Amino acid sequence: MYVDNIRLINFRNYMNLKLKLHKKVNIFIGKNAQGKTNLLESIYVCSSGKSFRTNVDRDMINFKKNQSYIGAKVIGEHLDKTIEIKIDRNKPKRIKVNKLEIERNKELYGGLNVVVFSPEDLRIIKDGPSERRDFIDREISQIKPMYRYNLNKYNKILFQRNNLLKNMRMNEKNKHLVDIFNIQMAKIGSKIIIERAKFIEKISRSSKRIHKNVTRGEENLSLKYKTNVVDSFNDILYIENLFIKKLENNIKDDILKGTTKIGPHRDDIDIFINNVYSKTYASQGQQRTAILSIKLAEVDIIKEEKNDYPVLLLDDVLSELDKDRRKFLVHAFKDLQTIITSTDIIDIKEFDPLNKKIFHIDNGEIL
Ligand SMILES: Nc1ncnc2c1ncn2[C@@H]1O[C@H](COP(=O)(O)OP(=O)(O)OP(=O)(O)O)[C@@H](O)[C@H]1O
Repeated sequence: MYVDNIRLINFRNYMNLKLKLHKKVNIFIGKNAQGKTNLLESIYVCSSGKSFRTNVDRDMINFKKNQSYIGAKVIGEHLDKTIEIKIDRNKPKRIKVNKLEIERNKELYGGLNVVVFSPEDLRIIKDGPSERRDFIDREISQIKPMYRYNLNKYNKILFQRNNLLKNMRMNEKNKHLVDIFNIQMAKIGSKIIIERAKFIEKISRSSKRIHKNVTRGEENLSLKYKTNVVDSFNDILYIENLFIKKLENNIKDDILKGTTKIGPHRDDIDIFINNVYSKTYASQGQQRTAILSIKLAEVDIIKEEKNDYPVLLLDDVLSELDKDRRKFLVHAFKDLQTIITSTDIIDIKEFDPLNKKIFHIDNGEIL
């Protein structure tokens, strides 16, 4: 699929932008703080209803205005969609697909699939487990909108169970309610575990192959799913039952701490390069390349699941890669729409043979 055109009104530093994009490679060049990331952000918002840099929608409205509009026309193998998002300082966000209002971000998922690769993605390796959970949750939600719905439901139950645990430190009379929460958590939690296990297995297999090519056979990349609920992921009933048992066994400790220890909210992914833990032992360059391989694997997975390529958004990552790796990326671009930002024209030499369009960004205007 590809984004044919974008319209932005009062979105960050874009007051009024109408932009027709190339079907394949689009390169946006501009100095720092001109609006390159803002542009990628606007496309990302059309895919998920949310930003990748803020949880507060209002941040995206131009400082001097009260409303912001993002519109995009998306063309795919079997779709032709107009996505429109209105953000207001004082009212809930409104989203329309082909002029029809939709109620939740969930319904937007799948309309436009994107894969973003930015310098901040290094956090997937460097930071704590929640960063890695957020990453897989975002990606699985694109492929399976139901996953996001289950995840939100699970988090609500977890929140209620934790509140109950805190109250029970003073008063034990609501103990029977914990059993109800245990069953609900296990039912939805086991669905989340199965989807995560499947996704990590796929991304590990695909990124291993890509990483071998990128590093000319020198590095072996692997990802391993870690959950404190189970070790095998084939049988949902088995997972559910073991989950309930572990919640019950841990109840005393949970009441003492006022929080739930067992469950997918504590999951993590181990990322290994040449069988050693990448977070601790890999160089910055190795970590960056591992993330690149994981992101390209995501492109493959979306293509496989959705029968169409996602749009690839690359935010200022070219200067961070060496020449060989940039060449590898160029090769990966030939089949999909890619939107690249860069501060420097030198970065883009490798793109010479490509079918592309180059834009210059200057203070929220495209020249
Ligand atoms: N809500 C907003 N309203 C108006 N301007 C905003 C808003 N949010 C951010 N900006 C402006 O957008 C500019 C930053 O844009 P962006 O992050 O896209 O930069 P960039 O071109 O990617 O820069 P860099 O190369 O440094 O990453 C800054 O000048 C900032 O003040």
